[in-house]
Amino acid sequence: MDSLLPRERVEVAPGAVLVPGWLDPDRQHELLAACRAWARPPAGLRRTRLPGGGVMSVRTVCLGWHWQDYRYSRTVDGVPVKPFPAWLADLGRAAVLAAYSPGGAGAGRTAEPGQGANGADSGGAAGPGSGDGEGGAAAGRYRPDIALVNFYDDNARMGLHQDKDERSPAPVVSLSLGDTGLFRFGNTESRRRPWTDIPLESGDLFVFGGPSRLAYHGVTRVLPGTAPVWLGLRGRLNITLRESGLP
Ligand SMILES: O=C(O)CCC(=O)C(=O)O
Ligand SMILES: [Fe+2]
Repeated sequence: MDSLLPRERVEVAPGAVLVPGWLDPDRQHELLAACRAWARPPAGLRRTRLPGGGVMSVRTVCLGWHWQDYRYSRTVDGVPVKPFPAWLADLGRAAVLAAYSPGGAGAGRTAEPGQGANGADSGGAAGPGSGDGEGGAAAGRYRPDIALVNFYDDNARMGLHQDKDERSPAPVVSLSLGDTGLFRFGNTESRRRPWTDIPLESGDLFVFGGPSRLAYHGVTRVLPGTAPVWLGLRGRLNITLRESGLP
């Protein structure tokens, strides 16, 4: 959505960074087309069943590993999970670079050659106040192998939760398309305050890693009809990229 006010990169908590409008319109169209293909069966878009017996209002398709019952598997209902494409990992690296090394690569440009070669450094996630060099190194090392593609209709929402079923401490990259989602980013201790409410608009990038990697977060509601008209999407799509750390 176009705004009269400039929307700027902001670190909402240590290691949690919003980069508004990171995906240009061409990239948004490409991602939307990819999501539409991924949504098709087999192993397509579905409502995730929760162990308590409920189903999520959000519909999801997973790439690389399927998430269900708080664990990851390679099949869904006996069918292989769709592969995680190399270009999406490149986009994930560029995203981490943009979040942690402002002035770095824009969307669609992959990390510069040699970006990953900085790295005999320790730890899997960039931390707060990490300098550009460190952020760049974290980006170069980032090897996402899971994508959860979530589709929200007008009434869908997602309760506060932690993304904690991955074994890798690497950041989560979140890309939003279509209608604005009201994203609630909390703390690592509990579902209670403090939290920050962040409208995630079409094209926005949000990365959470380092000390914010296990922060509770969710989507309190979607604002129907706020998607850019040129995108041709009704509803909201969110793609999160994660590193499984699984063999
Ligand atoms: O839709 C969003 O912005 C968040 C999605 C999310 O938290 C998840 O898939 O774990
Ligand atoms: Fe999440």
